[in-house]
Amino acid sequence: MIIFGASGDLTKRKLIPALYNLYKDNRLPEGFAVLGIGRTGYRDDTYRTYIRTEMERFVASEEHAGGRMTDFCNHLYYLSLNPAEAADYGNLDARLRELTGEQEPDGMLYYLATPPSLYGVIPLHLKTARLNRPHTRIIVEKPFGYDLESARELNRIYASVFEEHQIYRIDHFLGKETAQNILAFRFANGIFEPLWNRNYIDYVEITAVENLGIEQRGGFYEGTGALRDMVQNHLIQLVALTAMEPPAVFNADNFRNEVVKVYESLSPLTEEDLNEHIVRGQYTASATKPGYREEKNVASDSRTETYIAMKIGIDNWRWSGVPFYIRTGKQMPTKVTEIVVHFRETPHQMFRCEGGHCPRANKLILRLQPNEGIVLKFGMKVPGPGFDVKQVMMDFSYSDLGGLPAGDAYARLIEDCIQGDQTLFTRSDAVDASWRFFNPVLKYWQEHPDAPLYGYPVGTWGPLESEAMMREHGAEWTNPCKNLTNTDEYCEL
Ligand SMILES: NC(=O)C1=CN([C@@H]2O[C@H](COP(=O)(O)OP(=O)(O)OC[C@H]3O[C@@H](n4cnc5c(N)ncnc54)[C@H](OP(=O)(O)O)[C@@H]3O)[C@@H](O)[C@H]2O)C=CC1
Ligand SMILES: O=C1O[C@H](COP(=O)(O)O)[C@@H](O)[C@H](O)[C@H]1O
Repeated sequence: MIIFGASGDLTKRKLIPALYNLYKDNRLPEGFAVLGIGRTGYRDDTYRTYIRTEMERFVASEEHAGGRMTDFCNHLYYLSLNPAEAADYGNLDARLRELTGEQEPDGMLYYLATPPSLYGVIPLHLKTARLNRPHTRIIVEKPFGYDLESARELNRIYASVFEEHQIYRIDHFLGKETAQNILAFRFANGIFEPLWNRNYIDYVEITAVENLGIEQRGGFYEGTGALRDMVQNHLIQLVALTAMEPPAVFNADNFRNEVVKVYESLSPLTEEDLNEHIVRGQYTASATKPGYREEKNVASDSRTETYIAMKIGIDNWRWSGVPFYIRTGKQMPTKVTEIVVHFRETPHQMFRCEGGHCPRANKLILRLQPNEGIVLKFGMKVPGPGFDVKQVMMDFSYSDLGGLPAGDAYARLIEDCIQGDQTLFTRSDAVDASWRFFNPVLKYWQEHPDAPLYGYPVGTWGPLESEAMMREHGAEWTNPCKNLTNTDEYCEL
């Protein structure tokens, strides 16, 4: 495995811990080698020291004590080169031959964890150096493209260097156990699917918010924003998992065909949608924390959105008329990713409700993180005289199954790639369809520099305008409590 960007943040925080988890579970091929690439002048030994030191922050301390970390690090190598320079790839070729002992090494897995500006350059240089061998695979990080045009250009470049079956466009949300479980929940149970349509579902909310800011990634985030960083990829994948039809046979082609069908059914955004059904925001300072514009490497007059809420529709038999409200934001009160399915109200309410508050609709909450689980809210009679009804919860928590397996989304996805399973990776037509849908938003913002960008103080749930957008449908956001340590404490502010 050759990691471009091996001195970077993603490599140390996600890729190496994922590889280590696979290694200690004996899930990596015997004799595997990881070759880090970067301009930073490490050698094999200094890179191993760097990784060992970094791992102390990301891997539990007992792992180090157990000694397997040292064994693992002995599989790491490093080659200092500039991935933007075609001339440097001769050194890569030589190093690969040395490490594999083969004249024409094949079966490599390239991982592109560099800034996105290099995603088009590296494959072309690999091709020139004839390192795009028939059994190589390439994982490329998100964002895949900056807009529709650049995504198409990238797709063209990749198709000129590799076959589609060699290309793995990663979206780590799909590697999350809980995201995959949406499919099991829907398609391995007989009782939910008959209700899973416009006849019974009123609206759907998808939330992926964080209580952190942009951390040290100001330079990257300034040119990106929440739409490109989270919505065009992660959130729309969650829409697809929630809305897709069941594939007849579960395999990579069938699954990805269904994803594309959802994207192609998204109602094209009208002028009215662009004006009224998209709310973008930017966090502003609180008493203790800086606002976005005060962050390092961010312009003091930046108009980059750190929050976005949108109403989207799906024009097909199952979902026509059911709004999907999606939102993501930095510096929110808590970190939570969840899907809330609101079922239609009972046609008539004959009972009194405890406290006068009468929720007549069932609500299903698929919590992807944290405290992963599923909650169904429904009305029950309050014990005692009369017929008062209150909402209670039936819940499943992954902790009841002994918790989630060690390792995270990246371990799952890297292992899938090693095994040649593309199911959880984004296909070229899905990238295209998703960008076709979102491109008008970018264009609209570009053409309307004064389109509203609402401030929201750090630690709040985003601009109030996003509440107003939902009120049109008689809907409201489900804002979970800050303390998400126990499903029993599930509550709404
Ligand atoms: N960090 C994260 O949490 C996530 C990141 N991603 C994606 O993964 C990719 C990598 O992210 P991250 O690790 O944060 O990125 P970094 O900014 O940390 O960059 C990774 C490495 O790329 C090299 N690099 C930077 N600029 C250049 C350049 N101009 N020319 C050549 N090499 C350069 C640097 O290594 P050197 O100086 O040694 O060459 C750097 O260490 C990004 O595309 C990001 O969108 C996706 C999901 C999450
Ligand atoms: O891809 C990204 O995702 C993270 C959020 O991922 P999670 O698995 O921690 O929920 C986000 O912070 C980052 O900005 C984005 O690039």
